Amino acid sequence: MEPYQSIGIRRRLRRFFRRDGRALIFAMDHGFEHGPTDFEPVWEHVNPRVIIRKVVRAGVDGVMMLPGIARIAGDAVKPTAGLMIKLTSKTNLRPKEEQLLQSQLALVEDAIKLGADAIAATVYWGSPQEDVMMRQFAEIASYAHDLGFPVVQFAYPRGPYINEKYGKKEDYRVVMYGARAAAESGADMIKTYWTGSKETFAKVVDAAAGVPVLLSGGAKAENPLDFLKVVWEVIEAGGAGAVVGRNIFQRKNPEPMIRALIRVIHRNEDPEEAAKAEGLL
Ligand SMILES: O=C(COP(=O)(O)O)[C@@H](O)[C@H](O)[C@H](O)COP(=O)(O)O
Repeated sequence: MEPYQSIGIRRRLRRFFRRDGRALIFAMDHGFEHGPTDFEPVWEHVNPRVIIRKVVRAGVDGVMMLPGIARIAGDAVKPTAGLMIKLTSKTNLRPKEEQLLQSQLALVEDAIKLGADAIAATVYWGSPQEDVMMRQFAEIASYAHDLGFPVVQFAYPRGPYINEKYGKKEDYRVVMYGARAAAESGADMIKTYWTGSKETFAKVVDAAAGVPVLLSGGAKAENPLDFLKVVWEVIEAGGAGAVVGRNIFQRKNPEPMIRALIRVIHRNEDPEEAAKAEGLL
């Protein structure tokens, strides 16, 4: 008979992934990680209840947030969407070279009390502080798994050594390495950078050895079609969807973008057709 924990992990993962094994997850940790200036393009979205209501109504599969936002607005995430609570973070206020560490803000128990369906943590692979984040992730994963909760790793290669050796953190060789390290450290879902092409992202997906890999959205694209094309390539490469923040909340009306993303991710629609159908072009 299957252990209780693995049944719990599988059931909770299904709150994010549809039958096609893909998901569109809304990201809402920017007020802390980047600062509230990220909301200036559409200031009303600095209120998590306002934007979360909109994205859930438009049909996202999940919402990711830090514990404090879950206290303020977690109840706006209706049961149609999974709630992912991220336990680690850093501010943008420290000097750049000291931003290579994420600290733990709350405990696995706190996320569970707040109603989390999945628990997330970041590891900056290649950072001089890699060891701290690896241990942090291992402790979170071990305890969460014990209680039947899936664990998501934001697997971001980052740091001076990465820059020196590979030129940029989006080089597919390091993104692939980070995804592999995430899979080998026990992640049930991986969020990582776009590598610039379908072919290289497919290698990242292969390296994750069956653990679903989702795109980390990135800065808002001026032309929505450009972003939809990236997401389409992620899906073509075998990616399991996207975790998107700015390309959604920096739009006054985020709903058409969400619906277009759902078309691309879940219906395999051509990005141009999807954008036209939602009035984005
Ligand atoms: O991972 C994050 C920060 O990454 P970063 O340090 O900006 O590379 C998050 O704040 C976001 O959840 C993630 O970037 C997804 O949001 P968008 O990039 O789509 O805005």
